[in-house]
Amino acid sequence: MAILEGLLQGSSAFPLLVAALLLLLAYLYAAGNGSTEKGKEPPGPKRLPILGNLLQLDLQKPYETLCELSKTYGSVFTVHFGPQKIVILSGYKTVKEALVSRAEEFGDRGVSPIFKELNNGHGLIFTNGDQWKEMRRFALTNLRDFGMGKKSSEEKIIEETRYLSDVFDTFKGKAFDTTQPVNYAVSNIISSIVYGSRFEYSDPRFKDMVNRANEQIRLGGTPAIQLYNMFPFLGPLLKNWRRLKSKSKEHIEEMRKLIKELQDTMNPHEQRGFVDSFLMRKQKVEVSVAFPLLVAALLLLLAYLYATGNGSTEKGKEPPGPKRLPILGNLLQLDLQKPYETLCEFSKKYGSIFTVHFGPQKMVVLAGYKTVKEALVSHADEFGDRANVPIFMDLYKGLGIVFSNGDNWKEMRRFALSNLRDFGMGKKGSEEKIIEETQYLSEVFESFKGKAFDTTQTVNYAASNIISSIVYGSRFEYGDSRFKDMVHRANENIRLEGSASIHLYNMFPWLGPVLRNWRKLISTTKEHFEEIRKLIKELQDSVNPHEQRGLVDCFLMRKQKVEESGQKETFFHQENMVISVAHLFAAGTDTTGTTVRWGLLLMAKYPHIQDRVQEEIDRVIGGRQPVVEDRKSLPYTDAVIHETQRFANIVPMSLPHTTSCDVHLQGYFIKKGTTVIPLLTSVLRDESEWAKPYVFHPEHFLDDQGRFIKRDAFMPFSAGRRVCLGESLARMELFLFFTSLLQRFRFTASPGVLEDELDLTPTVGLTLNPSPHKLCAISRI
Ligand code: HEM
Repeated sequence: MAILEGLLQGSSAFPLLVAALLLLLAYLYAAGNGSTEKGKEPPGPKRLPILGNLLQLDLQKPYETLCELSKTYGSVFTVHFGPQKIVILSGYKTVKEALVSRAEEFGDRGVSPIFKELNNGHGLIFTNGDQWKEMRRFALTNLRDFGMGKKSSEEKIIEETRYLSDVFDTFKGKAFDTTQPVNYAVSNIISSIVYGSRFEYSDPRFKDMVNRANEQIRLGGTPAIQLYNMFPFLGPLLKNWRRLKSKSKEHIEEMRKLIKELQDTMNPHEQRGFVDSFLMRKQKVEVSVAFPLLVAALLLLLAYLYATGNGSTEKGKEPPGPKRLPILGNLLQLDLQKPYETLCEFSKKYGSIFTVHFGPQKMVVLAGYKTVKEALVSHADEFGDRANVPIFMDLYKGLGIVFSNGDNWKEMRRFALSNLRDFGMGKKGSEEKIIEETQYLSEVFESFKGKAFDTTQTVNYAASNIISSIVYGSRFEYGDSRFKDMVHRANENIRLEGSASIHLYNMFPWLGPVLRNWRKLISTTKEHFEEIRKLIKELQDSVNPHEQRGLVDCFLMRKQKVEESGQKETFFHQENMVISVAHLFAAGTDTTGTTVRWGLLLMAKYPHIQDRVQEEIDRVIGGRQPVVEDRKSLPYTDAVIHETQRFANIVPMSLPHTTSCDVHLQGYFIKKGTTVIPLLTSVLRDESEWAKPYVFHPEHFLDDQGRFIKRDAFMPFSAGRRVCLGESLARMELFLFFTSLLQRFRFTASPGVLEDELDLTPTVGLTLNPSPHKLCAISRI
């Protein structure tokens, strides 16, 4: 322990207290027998609780102790550096077997606390995953381009040996310390690859840099820093830790200056070294605010020379559309709060296929039942791809289900569909789940005892629990704060994704960093993915190969199978799982919850319709639990649910599609890769299809005899290749939630609010939600 005392300088009572507490806890700590369900763990010396094998290790030369230990415990053994378990590989055969034959499994970097702290997840040596891959690949190609393995580095080294020899010569055979000149020579080789030139040995800045780099390496291996890696809370008490941090800060500062100098003298036609090519690459991907503003100014200038174009190409006439401004397109004519309304207006003037420019981005809008159906159904393949929308590319990187294309989309959609079927959709299983959930939901409604309350959260929780139990294998309690956060985040993201500023971002992505909603969306999505990763990890830790609880279990098993088979190219990887789960969770929560809430609001607004629904439910079902089978005996209720979906129009512009090839539609030419908006609002309110398109009128779905009739123009789930994947689940949920709630409760406006005053104006996001309101749920039983 003497070494400990030496290391803890300026110790105060606090760490001693912590240490005492930890030692106390130690008695409650069982060392474990080194066996897990999955097999025997490598043997190793007996350890103390918390301290592990610390007292057996010579922290000045830990490698020596480890060599000694390998004589007793073999070539694979376990050592505890403090509380941290480390497996040691020793001897040629074992090291080779692990690092070469099982390169994948042993290929990740174990990043110790000090390196985590100093590198912040950046760089090459102390990173993993895509960050590491990209940086390593980039460094390797640059090392090759700027010398490694080529004549030029041979030349550089030969040149450097001359400088080095000159220094050696100056000592005229007298004894001298070789450290500095040799270090300077070696450093100059990598410097000329990285920075593009060597330094003079006498250059004080260079000398400082080399000395600092060496000093950091020395400090990184000292006992104090090893101790810090075991017990990071000791950091501030360790002199070497403080020193290492300040050296590293100085070093990074110096490098920044050097890079800045290179940046200031950069010539795009001649890359001097690694830094130059990094800067060029960075410049390419980074859309700084100043640069695009400059470009925008330039473009505005050019705009005066710009002819609007007559909408004709060699291949045919393009769909007509309103005159546009250069760059801004039709931005000034669009109501970004409700773009679907403007588009419906345009369709009256320009017909059912027209062109609109969202900023510089050309989009073709399909309006009205006939046209949308013709495109999405009769030309399903041509109109079946998802558009590359900047915000969705940022967030989902072409992975998952909703915003992916090609084989990734096909595999993920197929997998999700078969799992939704296996775990419930369209089957008895989900009917039971939904019925169970209506009971929880009713209990919450009951608890308000007829007083007015906001239905948003509970209804969303109920809807979310259905998709959660299919995806994760179990529902959550409504009071579970983690679940509440997840639902809130998913809904908030959907709201933000449809906000005016995100529409603006999609037109001018360089605006991103100055848009609050964009920053917010990026950060909530990151948190959301983090939480999903944790949930998946928990499921992974408790997975039972003989019982698959939900879609995540199946994905994990599939992923494992692929990994075991050694197959490299696969869609069944972690990120695809996380993003697919996020998509199902969001798509399955907001949409159904919102529609149920529209239904309840409409019932409160139109009590005479509610009367008829309740009369039918009472007459046909009475007091027993409604089941899916009852739908055909409840034509009026069914019509009200359908009319709710039509009237609420919750996904007004569907999700954007793109043409997968050049297409001719109704005499117009649409180029491959054009973004296409199937304007579902115009289908659900198509004046040639609906008797009273703008009125809540359940009779739209009833014949003269009061029987339910299907309507072709009922397209709230869209149509064709991209039709909503959860349609049958959603329809089952809507029916069971709606009938169960209407059976048990009478819905009315808050006391003092007249039915007429209940506002049906939606709040707009990617989906249309009822404006904030409260309802009373008065028990009927
Ligand atoms: C009332 C409820 C719902 C409505 C109105 C609705 C509507 C839609 C619409 C309009 C689309 C876009 C289709 C297109 O691109 O043309 C869509 C896609 C999608 N929906 Fe739904 N949805 C609902 C419920 C659900 C549920 C419960 C799930 C969960 C399983 C779900 C999962 C999805 C997925 C994964 C997609 C993307 C499909 C793809 O790109 O291939 N939806 N939905």
